[in-house]
Amino acid sequence: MEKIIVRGGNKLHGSVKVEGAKNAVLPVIAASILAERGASIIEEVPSLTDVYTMKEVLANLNVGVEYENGRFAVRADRPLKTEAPFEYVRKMRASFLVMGPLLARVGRARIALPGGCAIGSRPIEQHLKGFEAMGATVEIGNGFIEARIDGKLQGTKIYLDFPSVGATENIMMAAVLAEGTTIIENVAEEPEIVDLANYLNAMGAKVRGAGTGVIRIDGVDALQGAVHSVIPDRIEAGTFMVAAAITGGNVFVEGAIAEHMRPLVAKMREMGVDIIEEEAGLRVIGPEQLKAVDIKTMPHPGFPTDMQAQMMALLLRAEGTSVVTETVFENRFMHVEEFRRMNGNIKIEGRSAIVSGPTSLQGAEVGATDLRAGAALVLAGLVADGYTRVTELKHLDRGYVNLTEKLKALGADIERVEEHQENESLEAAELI
Ligand SMILES: CC(=O)N[C@H]1[C@@H](OP(=O)(O)OP(=O)(O)OC[C@H]2O[C@@H](n3ccc(=O)[nH]c3=O)[C@H](O)[C@@H]2O)O[C@H](CO)[C@@H](O)[C@@H]1O
Ligand SMILES: C=C(OP(=O)(O)O)C(=O)O
Repeated sequence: MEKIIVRGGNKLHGSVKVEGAKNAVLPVIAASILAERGASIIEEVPSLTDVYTMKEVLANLNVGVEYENGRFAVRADRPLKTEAPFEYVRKMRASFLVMGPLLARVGRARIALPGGCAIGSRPIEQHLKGFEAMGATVEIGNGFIEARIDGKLQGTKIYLDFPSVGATENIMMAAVLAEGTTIIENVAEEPEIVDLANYLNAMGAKVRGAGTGVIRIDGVDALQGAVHSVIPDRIEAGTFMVAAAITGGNVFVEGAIAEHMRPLVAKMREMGVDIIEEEAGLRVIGPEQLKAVDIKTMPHPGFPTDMQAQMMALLLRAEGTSVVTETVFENRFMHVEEFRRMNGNIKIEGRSAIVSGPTSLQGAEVGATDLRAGAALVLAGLVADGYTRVTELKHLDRGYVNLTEKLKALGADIERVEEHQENESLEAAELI
């Protein structure tokens, strides 16, 4: 088993480059199934385990996929298979995003039920409601969801009960080949939705309104492969911004797009962090003393739930009491228990966590209960007294490329080691 070992105390300095966005690339890869001729070339693809899982999902559907040097080539012109088994969906819920494209292309999809995960139950009834409104029949049984349509999906009006990112994407991908016009209301407005719409339009689709609350899609007969470069990862960028701020460092986050990160930038500025918007990215300079602020996660353009845990690490170091309210996921406070192991003073009241700071964080052995919790614990470790050991790194590898190496290049005292190497490295540091 691998661990990240970090010794707190170093201020971070220098420049770090942001990867392509995980949450943009996964739907874009799924959408490439829609092209009945021509290859799609997707660029800026981050080397994440989620990307490799998506590659396997497509290969299993008889789609030709090659991935080399950040470039993903997809050909979906062979007869497609229609089943995505549990072994993929279990590893990554975004596998379910192939349902919309398969329904649109071949009128059938059988995908294992995603089930819950550490951050909540995560149902998918809004996706299914959209497919049914377009004429598909949906059956659930034996751990699978099967959707079918005889002939083409029919354009219609769909109102989402909640602006679900995945449902917006899945329904959009189904609607691009539907007969007539589909209007989806109360949709997610995240930058990743806009990126997907741009890719679909490059393939020949007619999608308008992405980035607003209503998306209108005029169905077309067929799509072809296209070249697309994925947007930078605003959550990875945000994680490095917190790393700079928490250590009182000065870091240039190359590729960060301020427009995608308004709520985070605003909240960090309220905390006293200096953020300078430059053409190629954001420079983040941490203050001597951080100020407490309240955070409430919301769909975009609200504060992103995927930055909640990392922000909590920063709030632990702020002067005063902060209230963090999680409204998107029902159970996204698993990191609180781990922060407490590091001496964090946090109380949970319903959907809110009350953080009292500033805390003198102490190094401890902690588990990355989910992807962003893992990142948050590493961030806390950067300023904790002594050594923090973060385990269960498989979650972290779903969403961060070379996190340890990138932090080390910025001056952090951090290593990723196999369990058996740990004693050797501690011996080398003359700790035992
Ligand atoms: C691969 C990807 O892009 N993942 C992101 C995506 O996840 P994902 O697309 O799964 O998130 P959603 O926006 O769909 O989910 C948000 C909330 O809506 C609920 N819900 C969703 C669909 C549905 O049919 N019924 C329902 O109740 C979910 O349980 C959750 O509580 O958006 C989340 C919210 O910004 C991010 O945290 C994830 O990083
Ligand atoms: C929750 C996340 O991702 P996923 O939806 O892929 O689990 C995340 O990126 O923080």
